[in-house]
Amino acid sequence: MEENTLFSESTEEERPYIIGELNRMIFHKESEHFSIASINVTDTNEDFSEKSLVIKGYFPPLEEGESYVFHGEFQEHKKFGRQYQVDFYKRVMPETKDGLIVYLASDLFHGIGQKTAERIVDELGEQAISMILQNPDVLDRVPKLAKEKKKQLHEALKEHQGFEHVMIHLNQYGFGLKMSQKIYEAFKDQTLSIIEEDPYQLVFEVEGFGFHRADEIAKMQELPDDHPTRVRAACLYIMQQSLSSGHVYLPTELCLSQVENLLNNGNMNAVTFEQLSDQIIHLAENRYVFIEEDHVYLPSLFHAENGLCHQLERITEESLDIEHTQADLMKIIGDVEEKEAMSYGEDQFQAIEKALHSKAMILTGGPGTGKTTVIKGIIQSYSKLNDVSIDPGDYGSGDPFPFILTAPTGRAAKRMTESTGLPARTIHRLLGWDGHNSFEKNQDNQLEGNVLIIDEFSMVDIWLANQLFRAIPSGMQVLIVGDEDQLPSVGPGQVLADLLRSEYIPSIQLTEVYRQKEGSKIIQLAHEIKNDQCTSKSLEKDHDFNFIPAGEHQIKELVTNIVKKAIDKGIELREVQVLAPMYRSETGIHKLNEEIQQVVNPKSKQKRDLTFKEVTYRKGDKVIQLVNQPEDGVYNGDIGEIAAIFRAEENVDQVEQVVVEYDSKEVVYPKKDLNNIMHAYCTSIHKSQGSEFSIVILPIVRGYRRMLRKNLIYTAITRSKQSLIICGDQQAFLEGIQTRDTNLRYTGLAEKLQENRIPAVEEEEEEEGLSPYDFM
Ligand SMILES: Nc1ncnc2c1ncn2[C@@H]1O[C@H](COP(=O)(O)OP(=O)(O)OP(=O)(O)O)[C@@H](O)[C@H]1O
Repeated sequence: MEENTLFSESTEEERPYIIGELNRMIFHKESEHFSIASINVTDTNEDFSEKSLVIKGYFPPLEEGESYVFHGEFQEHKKFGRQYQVDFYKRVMPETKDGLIVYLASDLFHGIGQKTAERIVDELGEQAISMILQNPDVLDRVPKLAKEKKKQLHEALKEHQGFEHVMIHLNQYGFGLKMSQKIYEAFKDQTLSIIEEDPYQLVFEVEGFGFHRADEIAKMQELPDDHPTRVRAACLYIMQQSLSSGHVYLPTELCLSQVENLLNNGNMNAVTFEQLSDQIIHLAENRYVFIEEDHVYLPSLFHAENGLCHQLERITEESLDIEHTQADLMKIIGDVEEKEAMSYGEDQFQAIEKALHSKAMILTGGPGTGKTTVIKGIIQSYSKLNDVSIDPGDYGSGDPFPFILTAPTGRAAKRMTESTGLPARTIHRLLGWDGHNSFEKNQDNQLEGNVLIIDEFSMVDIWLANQLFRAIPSGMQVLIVGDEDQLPSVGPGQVLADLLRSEYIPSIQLTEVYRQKEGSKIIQLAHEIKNDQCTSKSLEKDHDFNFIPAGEHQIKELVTNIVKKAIDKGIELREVQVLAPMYRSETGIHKLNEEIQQVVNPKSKQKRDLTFKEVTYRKGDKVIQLVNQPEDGVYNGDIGEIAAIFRAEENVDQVEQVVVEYDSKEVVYPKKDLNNIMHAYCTSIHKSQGSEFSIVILPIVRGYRRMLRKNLIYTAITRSKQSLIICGDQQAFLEGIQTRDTNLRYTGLAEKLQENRIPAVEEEEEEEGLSPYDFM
């Protein structure tokens, strides 16, 4: 929430101020309304005697010749000296009638001369400007003022004064400049009347404005608890909240009862059930939600779910031209086996055969069951059957490579490239995501190629699945690969599980474990967990596995020692990964990161560091990217290392910076963007999805109990390639793997596909669904 800065404790007069006129604008960023300007100081009560000053903050470009009063605080900039960080400003208005007449007769207001200005001030007095801004009809009282001139004057005043006038009021509600800008952008000159009459509209129109904040303002205005927009805003809020639990819709009854609880908090009869139903219908009529049978959807999810059904139908409807005989196929697979010096297992053979004969197929299986082996087999067999080259070098720029390999994360795409020797990209990059809500590849500009292979599909949410499938041309063959026992996607939906359950497209499940034959205890343990066969005997030490019993108080030290030992043995820091299920606790991710950093990358005179929000980042630190940042080519979950830290005076942008080196690129983070990364000595199990590490260290303690689930632990242990060290409480581990994920997700995909209830999708609706990350 925006901080309150003004009027709370001191009056405007008592506050330190700087009054000045624009000297020159140094910088203005339109999208953020952020400005830096040099001003000539005409008056101040601050201890400042120089004539000019650089000011910065969230204000629009200042106008020449106008005088402004600024409140804020001085900051010392190493190179540029003292600067003023503005947190409130307003134009200095003429205080006398004469001054006001000069102002209104100035060039700022076309068509208003000296005489007219005098008449306005005579009639309306010293408060003329705020009176006109609040209600332009007051100008009717001014004699001999043409209708057109009234309109022009009001427009010009709004333009010059509008934001400042509104901002002063918004500040009284505790909004800082930045939030005020956002609110003003949304409502312009209607802002104040909306805030006063119906603050709940802000929940609908201003990004980041929550229901509870609107409720606080409404209380100040003494709006009734059953105000219709309040009910609607609460409903939207509940729907948006449901996204964090992965739901695609909420059953109407559940939605209504949650809204009722929210609205009637402490006042049991504030809103009746009838009022609730009326408002939800109103929301549906205005397309803020969609109601389908007894399910309530947010628009983007409604369109994504229906869109995906529609795309699947379109893709599977097209028949495949198969020109080869069964004998051709047998021979070709046999040739591939010979080349690879191996023989496919029965289910693997069947998977290759079925994939080659299907428009779309799902391949599932736990670790080491040969999913990658089958993918390679499919690519090679397809290439031989259709006489197409697997060498990307054989294809020119206008000649698309027939195989498109993709995965939801950068690490998973990289692994795909390593295991197949073919180029693979993240789904976002494949679709040309612009970082906001548009994809270069879509139904009008589809992907080019013959076969699309998507790995780690369990991580794909309903939004992304819809975007991806829109871009698949009807003639393309699609292979979906994933492990259904992994955690579901972070975003809403459970697309892989729903597709499997619906049986809408064929699937093959690989069950035989091949890597186990090479003696991997990790893989054996994964399958025992998967098949509910894991006992305390399964946790006995082996060459690649160890369960070290430890009490909760010993965990930090134990985990840190193991990491240190691994690094001392020469294992790269990025190949040693501690995974934990929760952030905040004595043994949570934050505390573990702090502890490990102190040992692995301690404070040193030779290493620069920088503290941001109580976390110290140091050169050499392992960090993880927390959001998608396509403009810099880094995505949520990418892991890198701090390569350099720059002081403000050392770079042209004049801000402190952290440079992080990712696999093949460097990304520069100005200090204010450090929210986008965090330390990654220990990361969450959710964030590790799609990645693998040589050594995984997994603390399991009683304190994690409410998080411990079979699919979470399974996901964690299947991240390790060479060694898995679990430390903590065996009993908590065994109980965890017996606990099912009870977080049921409300999704309609499986039923719609199963019952062949594929809704017709209008073009316009598809467009509306285009904002996949609206609520993320
Ligand atoms: N039919 C087979 N005969 C012999 N070895 C096999 C066979 N299938 C797979 N393997 C071997 O088993 C190991 C695991 O196979 P693969 O990497 O394809 O499995 P995966 O399901 O992709 O595993 P993960 O999900 O862990 O990456 C590999 O070393 C592979 O060479």
